Amino acid sequence: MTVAVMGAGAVGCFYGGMLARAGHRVTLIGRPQHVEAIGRGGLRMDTKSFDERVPVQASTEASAVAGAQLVLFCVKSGDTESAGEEIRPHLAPGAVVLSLQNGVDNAERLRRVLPQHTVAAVVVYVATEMAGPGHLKHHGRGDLVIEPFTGSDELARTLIAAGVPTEVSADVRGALWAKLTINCAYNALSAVAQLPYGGLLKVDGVRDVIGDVIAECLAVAAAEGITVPGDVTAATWRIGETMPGQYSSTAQDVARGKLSEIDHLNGLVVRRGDALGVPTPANRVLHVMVKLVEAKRASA
Ligand SMILES: NC(=O)C1=CN([C@@H]2O[C@H](COP(=O)(O)OP(=O)(O)OC[C@H]3O[C@@H](n4cnc5c(N)ncnc54)[C@H](OP(=O)(O)O)[C@@H]3O)[C@@H](O)[C@H]2O)C=CC1
Ligand SMILES: CC(C)(CO)C(=O)C(=O)O
Repeated sequence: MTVAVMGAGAVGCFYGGMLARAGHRVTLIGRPQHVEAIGRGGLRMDTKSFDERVPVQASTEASAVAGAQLVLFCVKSGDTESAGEEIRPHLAPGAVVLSLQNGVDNAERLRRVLPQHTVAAVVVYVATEMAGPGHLKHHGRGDLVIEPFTGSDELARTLIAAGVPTEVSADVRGALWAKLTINCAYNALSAVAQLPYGGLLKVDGVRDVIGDVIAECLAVAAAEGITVPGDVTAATWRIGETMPGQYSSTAQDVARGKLSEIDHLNGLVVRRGDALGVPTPANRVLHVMVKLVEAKRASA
């Protein structure tokens, strides 16, 4: 299979690297520091089960999607429209684009930019980071849940054969809301306090705030007509117990002075709640707190 990855960061390098390792023709499209390092020594995949340098093509140009049958779309939520517009003129007519992103509306927004192509939402259960130029560090998991489309079962088999546990599910929207709820519970608190989850949960009152955030997210989802599968409250507490040392991606973005995805996490819940008449006071405060921290960083 010919594969392009738009956004060669923590997620794109992991899944692109797994496919390249399985013998597929993969091109990673990303920023110069990663592209240059990958060009010199391959992609370093420093994972839970192996540490290898994987030879893979890399480019800084969006035009490198040309000819790809599959595009893994892995930019942060705030870059969805701009990156989609960059690849649009170069996409092969039958190319399938998978949105491997957090948040609940990226695939929908990308479909508006790429109306001629199949765009499918994917729930991504992995913990990865770029530990340096061309150096992917994998902290755990890697499974995907893909929205059905023509050819999705065959693609799932290809991913499984490449070592990526993959399921096709008609309830990707529900699963995305479950993940969004967990992100709304932890990401902003971890970012504002610059604390990992274990540290957060030791502080009096934090569990009450998280409880309010979860209830608001589920109320907004219900008002949208979405049933969130499973016991999200139990899943949220499990994250704190199993990843006590983990800082949220929002905490990492803030620490690096990067714009976070908070407008697409708690911010999205607030906007949807306002539109549907569902009060979201806890999410509103957390959203604004992160915006304040970002504004302070930007003016420093
Ligand atoms: N990391 C994780 O463990 C997980 C992440 N996710 C989700 O996956 C998505 C991707 O996250 P992640 O991989 O961590 O993010 P990263 O920031 O590590 O990767 C995205 C990369 O794409 C680059 N990029 C953005 N726009 C362009 C462009 N037009 N051309 C070339 N490169 C571009 C970014 O560069 P720059 O920073 O310079 O803009 C960055 O290097 C997010 O929605 C995230 O929430 C989901 C599950 C787990
Ligand atoms: C699940 C969680 C909260 C794990 O860190 C995450 O997805 C994030 O940090 O964005």
